[in-house]
Amino acid sequence: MSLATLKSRWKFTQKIGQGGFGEIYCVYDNEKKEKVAIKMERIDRKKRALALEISVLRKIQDSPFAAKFISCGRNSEHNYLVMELLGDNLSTLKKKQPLQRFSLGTTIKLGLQMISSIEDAHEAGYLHRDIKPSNFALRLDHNIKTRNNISLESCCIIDFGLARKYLDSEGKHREPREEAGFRGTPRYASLNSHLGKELSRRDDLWSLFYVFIEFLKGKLPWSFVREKEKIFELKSLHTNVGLCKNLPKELTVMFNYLSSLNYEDCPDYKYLKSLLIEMYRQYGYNEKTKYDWEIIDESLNSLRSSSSSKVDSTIALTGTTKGQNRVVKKQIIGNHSKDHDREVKNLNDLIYPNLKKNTPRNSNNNPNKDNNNDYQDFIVHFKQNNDIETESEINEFEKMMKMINAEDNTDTTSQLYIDNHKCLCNIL
Ligand SMILES: Nc1ncnc2c1ncn2[C@@H]1O[C@H](COP(=O)(O)OP(=O)(O)OP(=O)(O)O)[C@@H](O)[C@H]1O
Repeated sequence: MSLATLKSRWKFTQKIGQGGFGEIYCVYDNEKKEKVAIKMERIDRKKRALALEISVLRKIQDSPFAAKFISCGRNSEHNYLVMELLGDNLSTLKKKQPLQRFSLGTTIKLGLQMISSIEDAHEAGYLHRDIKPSNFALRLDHNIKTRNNISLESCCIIDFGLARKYLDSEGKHREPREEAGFRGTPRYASLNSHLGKELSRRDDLWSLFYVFIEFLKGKLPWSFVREKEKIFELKSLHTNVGLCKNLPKELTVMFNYLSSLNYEDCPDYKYLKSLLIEMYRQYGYNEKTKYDWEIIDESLNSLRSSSSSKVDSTIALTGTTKGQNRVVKKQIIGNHSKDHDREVKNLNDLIYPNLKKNTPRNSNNNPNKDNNNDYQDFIVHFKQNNDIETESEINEFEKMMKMINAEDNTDTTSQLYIDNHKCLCNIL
């Protein structure tokens, strides 16, 4: 099919996403006179997922967390879904942050919406089964409303290609299959999924819990591991103590609550949100708290207007892609000015005001010392060296993970971070 226009209504402008199930394009809608998104799936694909995705998306149109459904259809080569055009997904956004993580305030603001969006999908009778940062995207147009005239929220849940109905025709919970097989994305999948068990509502929330930890810490302890089996090993070893170390206690409570849920249990979404709200309150955030990227945009605008000589550091702070990150690193090293240091520090203070300061760890420090800055150190160092992406660098990490496993350093996330940090230093 020519990707020029579809049904003489949608004019293709650019490709904006590529997933395992299809390609997403930004198109101009001649009828609505605005840009929209089209997800295309080749009809000769063995595994078709778009029909299911369309069906779920239509069922959750009353949710303020769903992308607006516009149209769907089929031509000689593709099935397609036309929907509201959204902005960056949360994985992309996270990578754009100076420390490649979100502040507690932003994590909570997003978290509340993410829990509600999952709740809405569950209420419609579906499990998402692939909860991960790239399956949430920010809304660009804040003026649209649902059919019930409810204002739409800023964070949308997307990609129902792996969804599954968990209720039968009588509205009763379906019985688990003996062997359901792995579903989802290894980094965020629940232990049940690794074990091939039938997933239920609790498993979407387990994935969301891992997302929260990743948002706050920047990485999960298994972020550098690719093999599903090794990820499973590491995930099984990390108890609440290890994963939630140095994070607000509500996350440990959340871990314990999720652990207590049985297969058919309806999660208490309200309770989960109340834990986030409690953190919000305790750490001094309020409705006026801005998202990290809003703070960055404001700061960058004022930097831009204050001096054109600071453009280099502006690029350094926004570092969007891996390629650009290399450039950024060069700029930081090659152009290491006091001004730049001050700008980075000011920006970090603005975005992460309630977390401990990033004091770089002295290499002579005793790694066993219980230091609240352990994970911060790792993130800072990872950030400074964030072009770890070659085969050999990743292999180094995997070797290190093996070593840690062999030593039975089970439950100590911060130890992992220290060792990650040491490993990083060795690599560089
Ligand atoms: N409506 C939309 N507007 C803007 N971007 C979108 C939209 N839908 C999806 N995208 C972008 O395209 C990416 C891939 O989309 P999606 O997850 O639906 O595809 P997929 O083939 O199911 O992907 P995966 O294999 O990663 O699960 C998303 O992460 C998002 O960045």
